[in-house]
Amino acid sequence: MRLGVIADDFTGATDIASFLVQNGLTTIQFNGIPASEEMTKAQAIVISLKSRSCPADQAVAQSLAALAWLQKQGCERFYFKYCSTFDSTAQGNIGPVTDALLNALGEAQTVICPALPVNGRTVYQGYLFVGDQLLSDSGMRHHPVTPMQDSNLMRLMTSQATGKAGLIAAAQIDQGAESVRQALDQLAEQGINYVVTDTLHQGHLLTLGEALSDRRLVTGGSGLAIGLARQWATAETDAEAEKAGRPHGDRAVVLSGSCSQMTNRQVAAYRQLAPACEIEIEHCLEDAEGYARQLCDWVEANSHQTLAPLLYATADAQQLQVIQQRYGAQRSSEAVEQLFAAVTRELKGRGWQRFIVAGGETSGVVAQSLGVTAFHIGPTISPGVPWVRDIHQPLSLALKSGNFGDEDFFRRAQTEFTYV
Ligand SMILES: Nc1ncnc2c1ncn2[C@@H]1O[C@H](COP(=O)(O)OP(=O)(O)OP(=O)(O)O)[C@@H](O)[C@H]1O
Ligand SMILES: O=C(O)[C@@H](O)C(=O)CO
Repeated sequence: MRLGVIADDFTGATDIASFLVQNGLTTIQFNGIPASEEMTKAQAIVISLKSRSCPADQAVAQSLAALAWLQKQGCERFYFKYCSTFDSTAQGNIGPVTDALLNALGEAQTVICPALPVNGRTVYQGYLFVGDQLLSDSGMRHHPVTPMQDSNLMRLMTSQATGKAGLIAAAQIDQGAESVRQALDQLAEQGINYVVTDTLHQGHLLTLGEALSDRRLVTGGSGLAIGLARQWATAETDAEAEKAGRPHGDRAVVLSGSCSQMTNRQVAAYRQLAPACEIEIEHCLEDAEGYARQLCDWVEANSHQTLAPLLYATADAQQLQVIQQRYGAQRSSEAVEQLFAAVTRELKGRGWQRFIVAGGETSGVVAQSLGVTAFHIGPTISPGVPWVRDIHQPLSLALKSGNFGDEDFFRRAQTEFTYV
């Protein structure tokens, strides 16, 4: 059995890949749809797209192209991975992409399972929670691109897709996998296309994995991958899964371009332990290349300590507001991204091999600047954040979604692993 995953963003793809590996499947991740028919022996292939907030027709076209490529690789089961906070608008892209994938596979029904209890995302009576708050009461209410102002997954799904939505509630999942299968069949008889699955804890994900292991298409966050991977893993694959992705290389740097609350805490904690340098927006706007060289000189001069130096643009909400008012939101974020791109290229040229990065967009920029197109997934640093290792070059990366990881993440990424 080979699984093909279509993920709608970069760190989201790494997130699910990490759970697949941790639960025993050998996994490889491609950045975009590979141009060639590159064959791989991995049990799971994850393709990361940038389809979360582009126009819906583009997201559909990209996802169908990814599906076709995965089918050519012999994948028989498919997983559409979106965000555990269901990031989308009334136009999509979760609904239109789900419809297109169902249609292409000749299927009428799939599940909607964004839950990831280990990171506080649970679903009860079809309502999505972030920690102890409804999604629509959480910070996601004010997301700049995909503000989430409803928490009811059935309503969210039907507002952006063409079919009908229903629910399998927690009490039914408590009855076991056979009971879930029966509920799916009953809902199919009623013409329900999108089955929202309650999930309060990991036990529910394990039951769902058992009930859904023969489904051609599932959709969700990364949590369901735990249950599914455990169905397909063998003792042999479990022993092999993380090996190819183990971190290596001897020069490390931490690059933080996320302004999330968690990243702010991580930067504050790490600044107490290691050399740290704040990136100044004004200098990025004036001369990104020259400024990048200066920052790399600083990194080089501060690289002889146990912990790697940190370059950060991370700002709290108040600081960010001041910056955005002064320089414009788009202009300042583009300037920061260009700076990280220039720093990454320069450090790679100077022999840096290990990059620890915070922020989804920032991770995309760094991976692109390094020319990373495919990587093996290694051991997990925090739930959903693994070390990954480039297939073609001697580079290791830790790519962290803004809100993931604990306060001590940057230190642990370095001290808790052996570099081979
Ligand atoms: N000080 C700053 N001023 C203006 N823009 C900034 C600043 N620091 C970071 N940015 C920009 O903010 C954006 C942060 O996005 P990114 O996806 O990297 O982090 P995130 O949104 O926290 O992570 P995720 O998408 O994984 O939740 C980037 O475009 C980055 O360049
Ligand atoms: O599912 C999540 O929360 C993450 O993998 C993600 O997609 C963040 O952008």
